Amino acid sequence: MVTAKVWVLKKHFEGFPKTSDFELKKIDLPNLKDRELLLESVFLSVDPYMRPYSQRDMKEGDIMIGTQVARVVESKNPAFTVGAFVVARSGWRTHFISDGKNLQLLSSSWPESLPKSLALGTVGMPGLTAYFGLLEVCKMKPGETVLVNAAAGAVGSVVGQLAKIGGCKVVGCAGSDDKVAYLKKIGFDEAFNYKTVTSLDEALHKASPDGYDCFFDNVGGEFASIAINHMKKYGRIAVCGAISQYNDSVPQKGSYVQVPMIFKELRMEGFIVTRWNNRWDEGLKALLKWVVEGKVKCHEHVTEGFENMPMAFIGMLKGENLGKAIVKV
Ligand SMILES: NC(=O)C1=CN([C@@H]2O[C@H](COP(=O)(O)OP(=O)(O)OC[C@H]3O[C@@H](n4cnc5c(N)ncnc54)[C@H](OP(=O)(O)O)[C@@H]3O)[C@@H](O)[C@H]2O)C=CC1
Ligand SMILES: CCCCCC(=O)/C=C/[C@H]1[C@H](O)CC(=O)[C@@H]1CCCCCCC(=O)O
Repeated sequence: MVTAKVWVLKKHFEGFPKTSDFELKKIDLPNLKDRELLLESVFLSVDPYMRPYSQRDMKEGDIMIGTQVARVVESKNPAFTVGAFVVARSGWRTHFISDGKNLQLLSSSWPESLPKSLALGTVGMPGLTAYFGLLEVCKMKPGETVLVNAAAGAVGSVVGQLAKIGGCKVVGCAGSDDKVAYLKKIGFDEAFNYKTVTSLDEALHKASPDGYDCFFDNVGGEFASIAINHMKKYGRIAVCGAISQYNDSVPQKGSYVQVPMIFKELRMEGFIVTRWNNRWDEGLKALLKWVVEGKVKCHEHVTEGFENMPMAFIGMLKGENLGKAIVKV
C-alpha cells in the first residue's frame, strides 16, 4: 500500500499566510481499479492564485489546490505507461490515483536535457499567460514599448522576453537589485527596483519618456494607479494579476482610473489564461521552441522537499523567488 503525504488548508489565511495555516497529513491510497494509475509528484508549483482562490473556493480541511509534474509509477490504463511524465492538477500531494482524465502527457518533443519542471513555468500555465496576454490582450506590435511589473517572476520574465522577440522595447520592474540585474541580463531594455526608487513616477518617466503602449499588470494597487498616467494615447493594459492586493484583509483605497482612461482613450482588459484553452497546444509549442533555441531563458527558484511547500508558497508571496517558484519533492 502507498501512503501519500498531503498538505491541508488548516485555517483560512488572514492577511499574509503563515505556516501554522497548513497541516501535513498522511493518506493511505487504495489499490488501483481498472483504468486507474498511480502517480508520484516530482515537482510541484506554488503560485500566487493559491492565495485568492483558496479564499474563494476552499474549505478548511481541504487539500491545497495546485499543479504538479508527476511520474506514472503503476498503471492499469493503457494510455499511460509506467515512467511517463504528466502535468496534473491534483493539489499538494506526494502521490495520487487518477483515471487519466485531465492529465496532460508531457510533449513527445520535450528534450531529455530540459528540466521537466519547466512544464509548470515557462512552458506551462505561466508562460501561456504571458503569450496570450501579450498577443491577444495587449496586441503588442513591433516598435511599441511594453511595461511589465513582477518582471523577474514566472509570468513577467516571459512577458519581457516575448515582447523583445516581438520587436518591442521592454521596461520591467522588480523588488530587488539582483532581480533588476537579471532582467538586464535576459534582454530588458530598462529595469528598476520599485522598492528603492525615490519616485515611481520619475522611474517610469525616465525608463520611457514617451510613455507606454502596453502595460502587462501583474501587481495592481499603487503601482498600477501610477503607471496608468504614463500610458500613451490608445494604450492597452492587460490586467493579469493583482498580487499587491491578495493578502489585504481590508481592501486598498486607490486612485480612480476613469480620467486617464478617457483622456488617453485606453483599453483595459482583465483576463484568465484558460480563455485560450483551445489554443494551449499552439502556445506550448511556440514556448518550447523558443526555450530550446535559447531565445527565451528560464530561471527557477527551487525549494527542496515536500515538507517545505508552505514555506515555498509564503516565500514566493514575499518575493523571494527569481523566476518560477518550484518545489522538488
Ligand atoms: N490572469 C491569469 O490567468 C494569470 C494571472 N497570474 C498572475 O500573474 C502574477 C504573477 O504571477 P507569477 O508570475 O506566477 O508569480 P511570480 O513568479 O511573479 O511571483 C510573485 C512575485 O510577485 C511580486 N510581489 C509580491 N508581492 C508584491 C507586492 N505587494 N507588490 C509588488 N509585487 C509583489 C514578487 O516579486 P518582486 O520581488 O518583484 O516584488 C514575487 O516574486 C500574479 O498576480 C498572478 O496572480 C498568473 C498566472 C495566470
Ligand atoms: C483576483 C485573483 C486573480 C488571480 C489571477 C491568477 O493568478 C489566475 C490564475 C489561474 C490561471 O489563469 C489558470 C489557472 O490555472 C489559475 C487558476 C487555477 C485555479 C484552479 C483551482 C482548482 C484546482 O486546482 O483544483
